[in-house]
Amino acid sequence: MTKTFKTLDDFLGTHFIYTYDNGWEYEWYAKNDHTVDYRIHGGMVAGRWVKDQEANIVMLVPGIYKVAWTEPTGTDVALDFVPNEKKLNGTIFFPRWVQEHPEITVTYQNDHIDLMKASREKYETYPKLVVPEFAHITYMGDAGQNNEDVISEAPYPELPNDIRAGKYFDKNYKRIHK
Ligand SMILES: C=Cc1ccc(O)cc1
Repeated sequence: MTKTFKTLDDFLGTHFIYTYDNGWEYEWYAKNDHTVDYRIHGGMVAGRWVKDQEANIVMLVPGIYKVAWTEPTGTDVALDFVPNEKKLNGTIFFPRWVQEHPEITVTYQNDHIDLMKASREKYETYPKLVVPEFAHITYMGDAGQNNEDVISEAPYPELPNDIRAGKYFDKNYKRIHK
């Protein structure tokens, strides 16, 4: 993708893959002006994936975007995207229980919302684990808004490479191997 990001509309519908400086690899999609989907490929909760997370998404100044949300697990996330520089800064605020039992969250969360809510009551919240990191964007795709094919299956090890190699989406940004 070669476009220059200027407006909020330039950002909405964009699909990203990026690697944090701590090595954690994430895939994230600005589905529309209040919704995000994502998949986690590397790090403490690799294997987790989520659709239709409500989020606050704003443009701070032309080409710089802030996204923030709170999850059913109690995890809070704040991301600042600077796509024209292929970078972002993210801070994840993990409740203690996610650090102690990450395996509970490593799933397709949408099918297990009740388990996330029960776990956040059952286990400890504090002290939280705060993870502030810069990330380098390794892929950007213009998926269009509300495209259900972007994040539509569990992560597998070669998935980010398949996307970067152009093997995963057709010219209409539909998944090729269904
Ligand atoms: C916990 C979710 C999450 C999603 C994307 C990201 O960059 C950081 C955290």
